[in-house]
Amino acid sequence: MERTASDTASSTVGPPIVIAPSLLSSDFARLGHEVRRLEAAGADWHHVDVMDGHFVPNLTIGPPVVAALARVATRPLDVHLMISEPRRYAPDFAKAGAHVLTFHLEAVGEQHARETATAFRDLGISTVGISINPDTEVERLEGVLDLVDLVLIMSVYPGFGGQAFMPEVLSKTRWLREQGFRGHVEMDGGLDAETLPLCVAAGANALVSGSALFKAPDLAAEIAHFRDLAEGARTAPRRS
Ligand SMILES: O=C(CO)[C@H](O)[C@H](O)COP(=O)(O)O
Repeated sequence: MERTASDTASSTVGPPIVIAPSLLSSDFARLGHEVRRLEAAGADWHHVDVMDGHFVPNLTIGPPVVAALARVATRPLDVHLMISEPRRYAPDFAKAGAHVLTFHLEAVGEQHARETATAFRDLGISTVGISINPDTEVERLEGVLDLVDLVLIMSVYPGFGGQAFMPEVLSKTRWLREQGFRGHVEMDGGLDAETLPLCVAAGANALVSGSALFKAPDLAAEIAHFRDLAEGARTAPRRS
C-alpha cells in the first residue's frame, strides 16, 4: 500500500497519548469523587467544559467549580472555554488552577488570536490551547500556531455530550501535522472505541471522551482499552 505525507506525519511519534475524560458526563453531585475515580482509573487529564449560554447554547461550569476541582485533582485540569469573552474570564480560570486553557478562534477572530494566546501565557498558563468548531476552516489557525501548545479540533458542534462524531474534521488534524505542528492535537466529541483510532491515525494525541467512557461498566478497563487502541493506531501504518 502506497504511503502518503499524511501517513508519515500521523505515524511519527509525537506528544504522548493523553486520555482526557470529559467531566461533562460525570455526576455533578459528586465531582470530587468523580475526579478521584478518574485518576484511580488511569485518566491523564480532566477535561472541563466551560459553557456560557452565549457562545454555545448551554451553561455549565465557572471558575469556582474549577477551583474546587483543583483542590482534589492531582492530574492537569484541561479547561475548554466555550465562551464569547475568553480574555475577560481567563484570569479567573488561571487563578482557579487551570493547567491547560483553551479558547475558541471563533470567539476572538484571527485578528485577536495572537494577543489572546499571549495573554493566556502571561497569566502563567503552561499549556495554551486554541479550538475550532466543525465548520471553521483549519487554515485560519495558521497565524497563531507558533504561539499555542495545543489545538483542539471539535468533532461535534460544541454544547452537548453524546453527539455523533463528524469524520469530515479528521482532515484538519492531518493538516496540522502536515504543517509540522508538534504540540498537542486534541479531539473532542463523539470519541469511542471506533472513532478514537481514526483520530490518532490522523495525528491526534489528546483524546477527550465523555459519554463513551462514563457509560462503560468498568471505567479503568475502558480507559486502558482506549489507550491500547490509541497506541496501536499511532504505530500502525494508515491504510488509504
Ligand atoms: O465539548 C463537549 C461538548 O461540547 C464534550 O467534551 C464532548 O461532547 C464530549 O462528550 P462526548 O464524548 O459525549 O461527545
